[in-house]
Amino acid sequence: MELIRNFSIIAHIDHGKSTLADRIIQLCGGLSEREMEAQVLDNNPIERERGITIKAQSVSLPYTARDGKTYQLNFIDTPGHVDFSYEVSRSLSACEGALLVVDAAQGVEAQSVANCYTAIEQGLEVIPVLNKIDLPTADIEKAKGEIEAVIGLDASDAIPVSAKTGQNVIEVLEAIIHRIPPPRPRDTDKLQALIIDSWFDNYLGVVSLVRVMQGEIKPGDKLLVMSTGRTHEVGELGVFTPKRKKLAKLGAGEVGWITASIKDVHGAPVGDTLTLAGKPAEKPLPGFQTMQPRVFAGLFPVSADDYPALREALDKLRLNDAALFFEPESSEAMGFGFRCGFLGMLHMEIVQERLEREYDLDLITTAPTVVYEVLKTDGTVMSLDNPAKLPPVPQIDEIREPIVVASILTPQDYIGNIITLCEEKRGVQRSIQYLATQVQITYEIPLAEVVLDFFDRLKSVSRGYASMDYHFDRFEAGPFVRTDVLINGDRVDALSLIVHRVHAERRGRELVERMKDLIPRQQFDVAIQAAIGAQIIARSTVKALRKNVLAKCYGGDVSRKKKLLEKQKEGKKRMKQVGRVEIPQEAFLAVLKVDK
Ligand SMILES: Nc1nc2c(ncn2[C@@H]2O[C@H](COP(=O)(O)OP(=O)(O)OP(=O)(O)O)[C@@H](O)[C@H]2O)c(=O)[nH]1
Repeated sequence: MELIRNFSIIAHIDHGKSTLADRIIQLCGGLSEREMEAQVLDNNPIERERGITIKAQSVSLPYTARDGKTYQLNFIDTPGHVDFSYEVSRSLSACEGALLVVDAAQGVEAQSVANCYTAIEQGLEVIPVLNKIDLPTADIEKAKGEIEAVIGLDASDAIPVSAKTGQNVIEVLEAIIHRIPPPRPRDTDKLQALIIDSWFDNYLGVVSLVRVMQGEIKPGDKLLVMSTGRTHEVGELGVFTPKRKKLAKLGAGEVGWITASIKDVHGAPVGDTLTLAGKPAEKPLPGFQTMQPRVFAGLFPVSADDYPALREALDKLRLNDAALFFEPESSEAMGFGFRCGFLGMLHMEIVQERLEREYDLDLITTAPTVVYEVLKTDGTVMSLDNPAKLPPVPQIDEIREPIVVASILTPQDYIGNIITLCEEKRGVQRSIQYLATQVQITYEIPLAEVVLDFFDRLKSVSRGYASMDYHFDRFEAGPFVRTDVLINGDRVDALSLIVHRVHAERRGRELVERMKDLIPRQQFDVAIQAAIGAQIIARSTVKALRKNVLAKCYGGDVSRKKKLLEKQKEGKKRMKQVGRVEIPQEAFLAVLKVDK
């Protein structure tokens, strides 16, 4: 154990985590120059995704240090996006240390601050690394000042590097072995292994990435999954180098993969503890918080025939994605589909893209909504993930929405703009702190406002300089109503949304106006209305027009005609027939694009 070092890299997106990791792998001889290039130059998206999958797990590298000893460095990757911050804490709990990578030209960003606190709370040694010092705009002293002022971490011995040129990266390796402690033995002699991640592999079945805390695992061992009480026999095990390498055992302090003929990822729950069935540990390791889907949306196949295929695809995706939730949903307007729960908007986009690309499904996604709590007059509390399911008004005592605490880091110039934005989003200010060259603004904001277009707006009002991180805080009651959309007099349940009373009319008007531009003209007038209960709050009309795409072609060019027709067919794919009207995907998401 003395020669093992387990570490993670904490970095904001684009600060150079992957580049630094690649350099470290290269320096330790994990991949040859040619293989590195193959990885970097590979432009096939699926292959690239595989590359990412490898990186998303762990790499075990031998490093012969200046002291002449060969150390085993285990690098456990963490995703950088705010949607996946729970994954960061689970990767960190398998490590004794972390590198905090800060782009020396950009400075500290909010996401890294939150993750860095998680690391410090978990007792990790954090080594600050200032990257991109080859850039003329890099300012090492300023970046150091920010790390100290914003995070409160001593940055005097931060390591300046260029992951791109490789300059000084060897110093990072030396710091890892000298500053990060080796794994500590635990006060038990029984096996305790933490499941960091589990995924489904087409050849191996369920593979789990584990950190052995105490004891050792060998093929053939009977393992007990402590939360489920089930036992499984270990098939194979080993480490990633980053190629998958089989080994005869995984010992205390090590991080590696195991297979144990487990049917799906729920059989090897992330955060669970594995022990030996014949000689079990007294108690499990502290696990992780379970993930709660925060954003829900309906997914409907464009063609009803695709419903079974969609179910199958979701089942398969869930094998690898324990955070994905779904249950059948039927909508008057949309037919049969699924109500799906996601960690956030990025997670939702990834799932939708995979369903369309890997499973060749044409889908309509309805507007995402957060989960509300509804206190009913009979005293029960229901959790509402679908506005269409809101009980009738007389049965409702109060509707509560989720509130998050958002922490924003920005250069001083943009404070005014950001405060205006937060106030507009119904935010309540908690604090403003001036830290070196940046300002930390903390607001309580309804999650519903954050998932709309908050990130994009924040970036645009700060010219890309502000960054933010948020976490769930509480549910809070407010004057909410359901706005319905009627197309030619019929309510389209999939378009209903819960809105704050004060914003309801403006949102309704904007929505109706936007939908007017998105719904193609048909052979008859289409009336679009927004209503609260029986009261119509806005209305617009898509005028009838007979659309004839060929009219533009003046007869002559046959191939051009064919192209146009094909294009029109393509465009049709993502339309859903609702009553007599065809509604395109964009119209279902129009609610996301409201200006204010
Ligand atoms: N000039 C310079 N550019 C760098 C350096 N390190 C990384 N980059 C560039 O910065 C960009 C982001 O680097 P990545 O390694 O992909 O960053 P990341 O943090 O892994 O980003 P995500 O994978 O999106 O989280 C890339 O265009 C890199 O080429 C460096 O030391 N100097």
